[in-house]
Amino acid sequence: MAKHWGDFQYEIYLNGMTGAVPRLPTDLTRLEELAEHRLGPGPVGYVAGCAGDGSTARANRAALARRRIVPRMLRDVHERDLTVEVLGRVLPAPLALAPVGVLSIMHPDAEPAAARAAAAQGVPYILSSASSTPMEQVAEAMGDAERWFQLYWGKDREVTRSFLARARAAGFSVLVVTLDTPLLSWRPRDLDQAYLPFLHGVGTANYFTDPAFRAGLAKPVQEDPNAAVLHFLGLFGDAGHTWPDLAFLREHWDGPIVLKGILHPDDARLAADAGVDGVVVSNHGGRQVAGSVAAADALPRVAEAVGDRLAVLFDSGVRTGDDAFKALALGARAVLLGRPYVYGLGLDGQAGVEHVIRSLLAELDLTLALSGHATPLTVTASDLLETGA
Ligand SMILES: Cc1cc2nc3c(=O)[nH]c(=O)nc-3n(C[C@H](O)[C@H](O)[C@H](O)COP(=O)(O)O)c2cc1C
Ligand SMILES: CCCCC(=O)C(=O)O
Repeated sequence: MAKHWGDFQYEIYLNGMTGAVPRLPTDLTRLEELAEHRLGPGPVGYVAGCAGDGSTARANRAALARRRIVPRMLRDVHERDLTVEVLGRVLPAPLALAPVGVLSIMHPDAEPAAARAAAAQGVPYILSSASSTPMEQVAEAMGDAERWFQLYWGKDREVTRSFLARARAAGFSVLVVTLDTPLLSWRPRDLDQAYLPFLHGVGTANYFTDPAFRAGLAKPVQEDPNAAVLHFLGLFGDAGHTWPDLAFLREHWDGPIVLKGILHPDDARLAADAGVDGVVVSNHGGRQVAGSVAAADALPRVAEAVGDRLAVLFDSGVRTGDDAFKALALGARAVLLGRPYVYGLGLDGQAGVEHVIRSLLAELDLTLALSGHATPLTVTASDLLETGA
């Protein structure tokens, strides 16, 4: 019998009989406000922050809210199974943790804690290139649990080659190449506080431990850390890459490749033509292009263009189980969870991340059941009604 994620509610109620209540809210939309109160303004500002006036992040939420679930009755949903197959892997639920860098600004346990939480729940963890802990240490914290590596595809080919070899050796099985961040966008909240984690050396761990990166420095990192940070800022992204350059990554990575940050159906077709295995429909949580299309509005067009050729994943704005349901209905095979788990980490470390994963999947399981679905695989566009609200 498959696991019923929704049973988490009974665990909470039963714990409550002995006076134990969850340490974090079970309505995950409340986490940001709580984090704003409890965590430092610079770090929370960085996580909550957006490009420009924040209109893209608001549009992400509005595009999900505008679509309403139309539940179906009298279908047998007694036994449910949230398992899905993604990129040749069987996942216990259509969820992975999105790559988020610099997690030590949220909690000293940083990426290893988030990775352990994902591993404990069986959810894939996607480690950012810009993590505050070297990839080998994160891998060690995870045992043999499913882990994917997110690449910031920078200017130095040797560093890229070295990252791919290190990630492979450390057991990362899928390569997620982020295309929407060759440059950092205009982010007023960070600018107004003059706060950027990298300037404090946070997020550079994979680089500072990398032989190819170190070879490009005039002096060792310890002797001139500021120069090392500037070198990192100069090479983490490359705004000169074009589609044919993907061949280099294909040549140096023999597992599945997923392109993150796809919004236009023509780009999705180019991705399929380039021979990659999947895309993440994402606008980086509204952090890159202010005024950009909401990710949920872009999703159906991308799914229609390449859904039969590529694994279509989705992020940007997922906060609750019903958001995940809607993304599945719009054509995603699985969703990536971003800010909510980062706030969970900031507020309660590994336990906070596990609380967020379990709450979201419990809500998804119950939403599926109450809408007439025993599996995510039967959810389609006809389960949604687009409203003006
Ligand atoms: C603080 C922060 C750091 C991030 N760092 C990365 C990163 O290193 N690599 C990456 O591909 N995406 C990064 N992202 C984007 C996430 O992977 C994901 O696309 C985004 O959080 C989804 O939006 P949401 O959190 O609003 O749902 C970051 C997001 C946040 C909030
Ligand atoms: C070096 C890139 C910045 C990390 C990132 O992706 C973000 O803050 O959104």
